[in-house]
Amino acid sequence: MIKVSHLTKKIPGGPKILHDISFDVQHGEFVAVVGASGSGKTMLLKCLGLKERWTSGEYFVQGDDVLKQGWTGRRKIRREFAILEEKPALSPNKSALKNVLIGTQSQTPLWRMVTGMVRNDDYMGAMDTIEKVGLLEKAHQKADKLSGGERQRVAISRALVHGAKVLLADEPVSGLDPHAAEQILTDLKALCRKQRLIVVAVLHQSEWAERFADRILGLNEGRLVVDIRGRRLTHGEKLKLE
Ligand SMILES: Nc1ncnc2c1ncn2[C@@H]1O[C@H](COP(=O)(O)OP(=O)(O)OP(=O)(O)O)[C@@H](O)[C@H]1O
Repeated sequence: MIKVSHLTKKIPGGPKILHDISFDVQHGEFVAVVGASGSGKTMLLKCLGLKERWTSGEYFVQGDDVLKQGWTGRRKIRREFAILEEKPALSPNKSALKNVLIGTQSQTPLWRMVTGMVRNDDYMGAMDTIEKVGLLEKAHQKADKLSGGERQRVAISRALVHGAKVLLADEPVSGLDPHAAEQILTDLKALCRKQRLIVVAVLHQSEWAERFADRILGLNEGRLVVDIRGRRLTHGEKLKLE
């Protein structure tokens, strides 16, 4: 479980970007973060992934007070959280499978990234995960020949193979055609259900959030103005997000 209490983020010598945000997320939940451009969605994700320093607030992950724990807390987040970007960085000349196995820089020791050496167990684990996201047929295709949706699925497999329990996804479906977007969101939702994963996804289109999320967090100028179970937003809730 993740518990965020009174998160405030101020840029030193600059503006306050997040104001006193509190919420919690249970395992198995798909949480959508929505709001207008500049409302603080990406900053919230970065603070959850400890990519940005918290100005104040408390942050508990499975009961651990990760901000107070310093280095140990950061290591926990690095191990158990993965960030999915809008356009995942993959090695273009390596296959989908190899990209999954090798992982990102933060997931894999340097020697392994350079040599590309993998164990048989790792190989089978990666194939199982690739199958779960429906990419088995493309496992040996080079990353630069994959579509946007397939690249996103490689990134999801890569996060899972390397032990992620929480996926922080920044607009994982923007730029994809509606069919590919729907498939990615369906996959993410299924992973929440079956593997008790937590997904926190910034979604530009609130219709996706309404269809797929178990929970919708809405931001406006850095403030949490909507926190509801997943359902259609009311007219009043939509106005709060403008
Ligand atoms: N390092 C920074 N220094 C100063 N201002 C920043 C910094 N990072 C973000 N901001 C500002 O904080 C606000 C929130 O930014 P953020 O990227 O989180 O918005 P967003 O909701 O993700 O927007 P979009 O939907 O356009 O991606 C914006 O006004 C942005 O300009």
